[in-house]
Amino acid sequence: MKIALIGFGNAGGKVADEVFAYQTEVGRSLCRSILAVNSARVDLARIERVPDDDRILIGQTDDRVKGHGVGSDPELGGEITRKDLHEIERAIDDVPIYDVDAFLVVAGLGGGTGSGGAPVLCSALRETYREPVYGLGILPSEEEGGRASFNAARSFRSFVDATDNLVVFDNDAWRAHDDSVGAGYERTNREIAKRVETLLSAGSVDGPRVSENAMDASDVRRTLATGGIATVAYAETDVERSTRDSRGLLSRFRNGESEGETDTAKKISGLVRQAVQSRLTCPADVASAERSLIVVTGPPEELSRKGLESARRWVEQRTDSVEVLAGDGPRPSAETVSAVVLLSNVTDVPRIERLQSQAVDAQENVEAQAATRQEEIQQLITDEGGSLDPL
Ligand SMILES: Nc1nc2c(ncn2[C@@H]2O[C@H](COP(=O)(O)OP(=O)(O)OP(=O)(O)O)[C@@H](O)[C@H]2O)c(=O)[nH]1
Repeated sequence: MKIALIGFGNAGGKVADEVFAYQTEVGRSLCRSILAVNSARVDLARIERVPDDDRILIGQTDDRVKGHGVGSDPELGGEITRKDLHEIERAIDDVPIYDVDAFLVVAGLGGGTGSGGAPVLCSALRETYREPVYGLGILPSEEEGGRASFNAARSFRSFVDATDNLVVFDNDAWRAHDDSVGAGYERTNREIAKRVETLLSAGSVDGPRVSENAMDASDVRRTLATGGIATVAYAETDVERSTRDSRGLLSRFRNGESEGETDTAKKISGLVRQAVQSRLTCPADVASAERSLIVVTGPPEELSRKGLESARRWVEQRTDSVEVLAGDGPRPSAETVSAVVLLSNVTDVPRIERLQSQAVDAQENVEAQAATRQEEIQQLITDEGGSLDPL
């Protein structure tokens, strides 16, 4: 599946950059174009791989912004995006849409530029293009405090409404206690990139062999056509080349099926189970997913139709989904076998409820503070007996 990738705001730009870097490493080009949109000049300059012409600075002419960001104000982020939409659209005009199956707009929801701007852009894209528009929304860690949660909870609603599906990544679930903020983001951005790239490899042909279990972009689109939000499961394992080579030579046939084939099938179905049972991009009850899609990539000899089918049946039971699609994407030169499971329209997501209640608390605090602030200022600037007159 080929996409037009747009990173909005600082987190969006960094994650888009990492997805681009990862696809270059694995030798694919599934992101047909990449754009970074931001209101802060320094953040745009820090991005490494997006070509200069594809970095768009919005809000430059606005006195409150002037290239310095919107200071975590999503209203302002939305406003300058609306005002400068024509500039973003002009850059998108250069995207080879005929060669793109969908748009993917990435943004961190705790700040102002991405949380306010990404939903505005997504609505505009949906009005103009027939291709589906997906979002990748990053939830702030609870440690970032009430303001970030408040922004995220509000943006989350608009982002879901403005997209065909919002894939959610929860920074809180991925925070490691010993990480510095920067190192933590580098690590999590890499994890996001692996998942996005493996998912996109559904329907892409890498090398001369077309898989007998090939999927195409319409399978991903169908899975995401539910609307709502999606979460992604992932696991990978190294290819043990020496084991594989010796297995190729020594495989004994039992009941017409080689031992090697049975091992490979077990390995694939085990890897898919491991993925679903490990950390999701956003923790959710997998049983609440409406549709699911499994993609396994790796060297062709490590892939197995039987393994995939058994994984598919297992996911079907586990999720209670009416539809579970499964396919693989052979990558002859890969050194790992990777399994990604997309769980679409999950509805039992306690993290979102927590985010919303933290946001409501934050809103109440702000209102309570605003109500007493004027009085407190008066108390501060007036002496206790009120005997001093101002100049
Ligand atoms: N996973 C991940 N999350 C990030 C990263 N950088 C920031 N975030 C998250 O994204 C949220 C929004 O931050 P930014 O992207 O810097 O904000 P912005 O959209 O540029 O908006 P302003 O800075 O207010 O103009 C933060 O609250 C963090 O939760 C990153 O590199 N990776």
